[in-house]
Amino acid sequence: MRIALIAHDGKKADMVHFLSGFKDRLLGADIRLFATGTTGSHIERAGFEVEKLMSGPYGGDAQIAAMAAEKKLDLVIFFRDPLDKHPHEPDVQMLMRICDVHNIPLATNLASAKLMFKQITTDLHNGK
Ligand SMILES: O=C(CO)COP(=O)(O)O
Repeated sequence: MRIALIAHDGKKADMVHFLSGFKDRLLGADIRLFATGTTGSHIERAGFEVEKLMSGPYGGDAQIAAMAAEKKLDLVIFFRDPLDKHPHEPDVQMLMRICDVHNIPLATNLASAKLMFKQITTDLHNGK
């Protein structure tokens, strides 16, 4: 299971808190984590192994989108900050569009991400 993790600055703490809540289930599972650069640094500091791409505004969102288009991702969790402006908004929209085009599950808020992670970690532990 290959999971991409992205969080805007106002949501990075939420991302770390969210992942930490699943730490026990994630560490033993067959899961590879990918993240945009700064998000990935936060995730690493929380004790997870993660493959870091470029920072979002410098092309990281576009790299994640390319992975999604090439079917190299199974899930994207993107905690967007809807109350902030982003210079790379076109890349953000592109990533979400690509996920829809290729039917990649995409969670853009905490509640959705929790539902998906509960299902995925349960499935993995049941050998599905
Ligand atoms: O900008 C982002 C998502 O659009 C995230 O990028 P960083 O993880 O590098 O902050």
